[in-house]
Amino acid sequence: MSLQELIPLPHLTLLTLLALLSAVFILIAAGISRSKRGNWAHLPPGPAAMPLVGNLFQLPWKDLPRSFAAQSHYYGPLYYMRIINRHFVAINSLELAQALFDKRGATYSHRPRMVMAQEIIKRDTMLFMNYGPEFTKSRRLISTFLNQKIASKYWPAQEIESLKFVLSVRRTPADVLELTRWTATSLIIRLLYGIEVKDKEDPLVHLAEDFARLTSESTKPGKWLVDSFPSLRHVPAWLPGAGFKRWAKYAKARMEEFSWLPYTIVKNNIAAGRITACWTAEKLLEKTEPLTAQEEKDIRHAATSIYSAPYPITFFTDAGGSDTTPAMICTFILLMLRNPSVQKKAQEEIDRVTGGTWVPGMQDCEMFPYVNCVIKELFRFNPAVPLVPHSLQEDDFFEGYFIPKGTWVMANMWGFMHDETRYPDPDLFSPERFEIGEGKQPQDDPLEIVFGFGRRSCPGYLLALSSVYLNVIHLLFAFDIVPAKDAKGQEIIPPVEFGDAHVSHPKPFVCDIRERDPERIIWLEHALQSLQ
Ligand code: HEM
Repeated sequence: MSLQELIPLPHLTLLTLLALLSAVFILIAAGISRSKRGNWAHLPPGPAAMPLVGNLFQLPWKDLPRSFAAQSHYYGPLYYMRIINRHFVAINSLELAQALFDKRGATYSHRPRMVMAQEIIKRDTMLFMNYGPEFTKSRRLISTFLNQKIASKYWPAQEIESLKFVLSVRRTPADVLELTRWTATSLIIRLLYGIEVKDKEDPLVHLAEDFARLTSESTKPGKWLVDSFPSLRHVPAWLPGAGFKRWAKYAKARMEEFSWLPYTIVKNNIAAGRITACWTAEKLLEKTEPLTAQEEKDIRHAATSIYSAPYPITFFTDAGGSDTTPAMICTFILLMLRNPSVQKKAQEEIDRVTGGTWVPGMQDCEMFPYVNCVIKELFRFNPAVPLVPHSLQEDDFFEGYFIPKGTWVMANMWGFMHDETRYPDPDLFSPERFEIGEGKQPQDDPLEIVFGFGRRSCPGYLLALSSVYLNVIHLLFAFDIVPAKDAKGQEIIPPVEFGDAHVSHPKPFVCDIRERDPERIIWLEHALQSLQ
């Protein structure tokens, strides 16, 4: 077996091979002296590492969260691995994740270093930023868009997008999974830039998809040698073997386009006197005096951070175009298909309240306790972000364990949600576990956990929750989600299988989405007209 086969490094050329060999000597020397030295003897437990490559061949590249949870029975709740010269710690206990990420937030609120993405392409949106003054400034600006006080201001736009989504599903039910992404992008573009996206072929939707793909490529572990050997970033782009530099140039330009295009549309609209209500226009017009170049940059940058946030980083696989809210809706469709009794119970609740003659919106949310339990169970069963990576910029000691600076410290969110001491029978999809009533003790609310930790917790959680709620209630109001049939008329029941990307999507599956009653579609159309 060749080195290229052993280590997944597609750009292994003469230049990179030389860099690799010189690094080998340095690493072996450093490794030998380290392993004998103080702190390094106190790393958290983990499998024995091989010289140089560390645990590269023991890392289960598939289904990491489940595998980390299983390994924790053997190694304990903190589990250490080294891949070449990068350190990883998996946290498999919610209490420990809170102790590190919440209580020691000043230390553990950085993001892991990704040289290709952060330093060469200069992907500097909030999700990638280290904790510090720039991050705090950016987060403060973003909170003027995403905060509890103004969350309800977005409800009408969210209702419009959700109704448009459901009516599009009715026209092309086979496209339902793809339409979930279009509706999420469309909502965020409307709120940030006041632009109405007509359909999934809109150039802004394509740009968002491209952005997601390029982000995914640039953060793929093992793909870029420069991530393991950062000094390679100084190699000039014209050198043979420096193809990564040329790719980075292309990716950077395309990502800049993603940031500039919608922003420029808003600016041109303002200049032409066509002001549409949206966050970017509001910010640009907030002051009476002209904005400085830096202030304009901050606004554009914050908008890009939000616009791109639901398409975050793909840490562990090659799956591109991941996104959070659509991941939850696709999971919901899969689970309804597989759990007809839950679907029926939720529909009966909706029908009892509405009589099938009016379309529920955000204001009516509390009238549907069972639907709310379904949503909680959806987030528990398959949290959209199953591994949450933080990092630290100085060495730390925690409960006697040494955690070196730069370690990828990963909270196993999936593991917390499938911890049977917290959620008995965790692989069973059972919204009833959250029901409140006489003699019932609801289990811990997953919505207080799945959006992350402390200073880095998801600022978009309210927007995300209301979008999920609206899509779910509108789908259940309008349709029965049932198994598709094969050529022999047999029902196709898709397995519960998820991809390995940073955002966990179900693997593609087929289903049949049937209109419940033509009159309900008329109610949906009326509701949309009255909102527009
Ligand atoms: C189902 C939907 C969503 C889920 C489950 C989710 C979950 C998460 C998680 C787990 C994190 C990382 C937290 C941490 O590091 O501790 C995060 C970060 C983030 N999310 Fe979300 N998210 C969702 C939707 C959204 C939406 C709709 C937006 C914006 C419109 C958004 C904006 C952000 C931003 C800006 C960050 C980066 C925060 C930082 O690095 O400090 N998210 N999200």
